Amino acid sequence: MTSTHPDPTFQTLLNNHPNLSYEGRQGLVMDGTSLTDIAREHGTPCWVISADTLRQRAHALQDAFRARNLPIHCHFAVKAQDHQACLTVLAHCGFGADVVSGGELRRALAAGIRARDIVFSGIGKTDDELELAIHHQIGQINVESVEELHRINALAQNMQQRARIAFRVNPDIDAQTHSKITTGRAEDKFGIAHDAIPALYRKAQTDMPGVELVGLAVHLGSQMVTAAPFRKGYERIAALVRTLREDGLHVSDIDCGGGLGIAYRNEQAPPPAMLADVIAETLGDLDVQLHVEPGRWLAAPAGVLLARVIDVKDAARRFVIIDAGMNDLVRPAMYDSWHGILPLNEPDTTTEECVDVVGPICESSDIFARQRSLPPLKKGDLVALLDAGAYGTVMSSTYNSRPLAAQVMIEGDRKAIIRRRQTLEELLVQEAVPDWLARP
Ligand SMILES: Cc1ncc(COP(=O)(O)O)c(C=O)c1O
Ligand SMILES: N[C@@H](CCCC[NH3+])C(=O)O
Repeated sequence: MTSTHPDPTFQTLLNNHPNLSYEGRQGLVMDGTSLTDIAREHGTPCWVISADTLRQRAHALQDAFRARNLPIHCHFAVKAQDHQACLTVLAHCGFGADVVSGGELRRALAAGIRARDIVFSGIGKTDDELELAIHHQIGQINVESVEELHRINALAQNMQQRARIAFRVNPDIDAQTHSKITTGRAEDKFGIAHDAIPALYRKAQTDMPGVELVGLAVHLGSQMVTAAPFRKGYERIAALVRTLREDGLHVSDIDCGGGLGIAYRNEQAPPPAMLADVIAETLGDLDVQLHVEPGRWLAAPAGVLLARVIDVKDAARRFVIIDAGMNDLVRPAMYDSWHGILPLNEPDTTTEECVDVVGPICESSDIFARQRSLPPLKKGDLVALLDAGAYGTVMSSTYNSRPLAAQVMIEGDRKAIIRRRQTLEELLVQEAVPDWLARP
């Protein structure tokens, strides 16, 4: 995200990432594994994700709520990182899933997450996707509009089922994050306007036999690093719950969404304890089952993207051209987001130079860092782009006919290739060229 935060020093970057350290000749090590060894074995670009970091963060999040005696169901936002290996790790930590498509729903089930621990969010759910969710009797479908409510009611009745649903509330609150990842303002496409909820709630609970309405859901945006919008959003939900109950309506579940941010740069990102405090203070006395849907906070710091310097080009600026591109990690091009970059060989930090780190894609926006002070890099050097475990692989594409990069999972002294590097042949084999095209 474009940010006014100054660049962290090399040491601050390392302090913010306790899973990374330089270990002599092994170079940069992530949770005990040399990243240089991985780059040598599997080539670059290459994603690495640490099961240990994922687990630690999953437990830290759960502990924050436990410490406040606040029972809560945690559903991992699969959109942040959808690899089956990561879903398996989180399922074994007791996480359910928050999904936004039929594909994510099937992934979550395939990873062994119980249907009742799955929440289905998503602004445009097709009939097929809704039928899949109803068929599996998932925990909750978060309804985005009155139109969708009618569709779910009709589909469930046809299937002689009752779908468990909650209304996603649009509270008209600015999450104070990047505009492209803000979801809770009135002009955003998500949710049902908060003032329309009471009448619709009564109708659904009294007149719609295809649905079992359990409560409300809210999600304000992503990469939120201040408490205030969370507090405002949850206060609005608490007020709605009181209104609904005064009206004799039944509310048993509140889904607080995701959004907790991390320190990519020098942001003062609050720990999960902040979120737990705000939820406890605003919703804690409502006697409801609480849910959260974190994605980025769990997965981003668990992953890096490894790349090799192709060339250093001296022009109006010094361009360090690496072999990862915006087709791999699109966040900097899409949101001007800032990712830390560390050389895999421990550098001498007394000399730094100001460079642009760019990818090989034919787009001027294919830039990972603008005018960044980095230790001198030369052709062949290896680097790690940090905090790439969320919204990294899931957003990659094959733009410029670049096959998808490999992905390696590490844990203790074990490492496993969890996604082979795609080959060009695999891309081509999916394409059909009708015979009748081959003519002058
Ligand atoms: C409905 C919903 N839940 C959860 C999330 C996960 O958000 P984050 O990765 O910021 O925790 C998102 C993404 O913004 C979302 O749209
Ligand atoms: N893709 C975004 C997050 C989107 C969250 C989904 N609502 C990012 O990389 O920051």
